[in-house]
Amino acid sequence: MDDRQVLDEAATRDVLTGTAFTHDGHRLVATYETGDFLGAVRLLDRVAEVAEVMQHHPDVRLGYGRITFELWSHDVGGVTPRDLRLAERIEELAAY
Ligand SMILES: C[C@H](O)[C@H](O)[C@H]1CNC2=NC(N)=NC(=O)C2=N1
Repeated sequence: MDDRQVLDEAATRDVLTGTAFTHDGHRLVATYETGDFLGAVRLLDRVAEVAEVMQHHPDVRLGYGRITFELWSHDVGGVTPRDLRLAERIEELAAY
């Protein structure tokens, strides 16, 4: 799949079904409840390691007991297969 291809909501539905992520028309967005602040920080720390390896980085909103990830490809200006792959990895990390 072309990594610069913009994926609309229909194109991401199958992969995102059963995950915390939704496609809001512009970005893939997911919020995870972590119970406390440190849990959110630790999830972000694990995601940051993966993002560095992938060279693809989420926008993040961190709060007490919750963290929101927004995924989109800045270079293309939309959701691409790179965002879908990062969403799958974040889902795996959030399960621990
Ligand atoms: C050179 C490097 O691959 C780019 O600057 C990457 C870094 N991380 C990135 N992350 C995201 N989300 N979008 C990008 O376009 C992007 N570009």
